[in-house]
Amino acid sequence: MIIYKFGGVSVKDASGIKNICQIIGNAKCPLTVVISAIGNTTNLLEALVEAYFSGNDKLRELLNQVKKNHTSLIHDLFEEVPEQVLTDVNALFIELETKITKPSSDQFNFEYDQVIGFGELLSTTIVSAYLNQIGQNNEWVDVRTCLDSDDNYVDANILWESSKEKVCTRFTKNQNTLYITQGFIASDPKGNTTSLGREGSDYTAAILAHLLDAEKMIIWKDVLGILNADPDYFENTTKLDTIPYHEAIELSYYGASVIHPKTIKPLQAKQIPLWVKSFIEPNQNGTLITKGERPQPLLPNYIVKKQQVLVSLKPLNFSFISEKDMVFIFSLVTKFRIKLNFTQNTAVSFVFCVNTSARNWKDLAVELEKYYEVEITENLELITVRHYTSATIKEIQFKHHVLGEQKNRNTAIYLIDTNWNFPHIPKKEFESALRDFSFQENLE
Ligand SMILES: Nc1ncnc2c1ncn2[C@@H]1O[C@H](COP(=O)(O)OP(=O)(O)O)[C@@H](O)[C@H]1O
Ligand SMILES: N[C@@H](CC(=O)OP(=O)(O)O)C(=O)O
Repeated sequence: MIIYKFGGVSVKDASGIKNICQIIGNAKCPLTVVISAIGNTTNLLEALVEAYFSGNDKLRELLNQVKKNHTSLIHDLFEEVPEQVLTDVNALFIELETKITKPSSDQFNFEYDQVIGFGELLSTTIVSAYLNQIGQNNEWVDVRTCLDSDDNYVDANILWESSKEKVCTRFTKNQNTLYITQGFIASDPKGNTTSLGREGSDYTAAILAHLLDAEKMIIWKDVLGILNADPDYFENTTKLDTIPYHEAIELSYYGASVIHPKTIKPLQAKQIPLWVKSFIEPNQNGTLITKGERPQPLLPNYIVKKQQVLVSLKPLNFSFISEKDMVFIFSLVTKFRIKLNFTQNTAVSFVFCVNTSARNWKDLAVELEKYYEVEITENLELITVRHYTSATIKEIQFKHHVLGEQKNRNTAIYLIDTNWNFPHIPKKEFESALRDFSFQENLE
């Protein structure tokens, strides 16, 4: 079995869907294809859940937008729209509408998961119908019938044991079978839909690859492979040809958004090779993630996390930051289900950084204010450099206002204040400072 995963960008319009269907058509079966929601559907559904939960009057408008996007896509895609695809897509629209017409419970995360997966259900229904129309027979699988998770809504945990048998029974390794299924969602023991965390379709593909002992997995992206920095923010990036599993785990953990952080471990456990390839240039080699010691080529890798907020805490009673404080702060962070991207402490203060988009960080800050003097700084960024050199560090320090720094042998993390207008450094001065440092010195 081979596993393919296509994300929202690859299926954002009719020509995107035609392109991925061509890639699928050139593949060897048995093949399981995991697909995400079309374009920005998940963001739209997130706004819809917020409106549903808070009783906001935008609800109807958002629902109509979801319907309109998918209906126009169908009309762009099919020359003659098959009755069946309209029936199936309408059934999903009705199910979604019925859900949001009923009063919501007071459990936001539960409500979120009952709505958010409609994006993947819609996209896979459309792609499966199109493949059938062009003569690529396939089986559409509702992944919730075989992928079990606990009920930790919004960030559910896979129940590996119970999923194993169901997945192997559903996705049989019949020579010619092509399966089309959804990423990102699963089902809890009560049969409610759960989701695996934003951008979790890469992870779904890896779970299926693990459970089915896949020969290989390919994630198709809009980039040539994994680069040494996000091309959206850096010029002159270089593609990495091979990356060892442990290195890919580090890169995604620090925020290289090209791959979901949970993706690698299930593959590493069974030594399943993972390729990251371009759906725009499918014949190019891409990046291979496999066993090994070092990435090839070995270069400084930059990872930027934008939109960070720094929360600084000082005990109100003039005491030091003690172990007890740490336990207390981390228990609140866990209770509010917040992920910390950076932490640091001194004798009298503890600071942490979270994504500005984290839903509960303001509530957490209000709670902390009962015990600490709390200072908030917004508009920050975190820049992580794996395999840094003195020159890369010097460059960051020259170009940015650094509020905090953490370094170990291979990784340096910088907390950058983007509120600060850095004075322009003359190019000559900058280049001569860089010349003092060797690019290679830390790479051994
Ligand atoms: N190190 C990196 N190498 C390549 N792409 C990266 C890297 N870091 C971030 N990206 C970004 O990841 C994007 C692809 O991921 P994403 O948009 O999440 O894909 P999908 O929606 O298909 O899962 C690229 O367009 C690129 O901007
Ligand atoms: N559609 C979900 C899951 C996902 O993985 O999407 P993508 O593959 O487009 O990042 C999300 O946007 O979070």
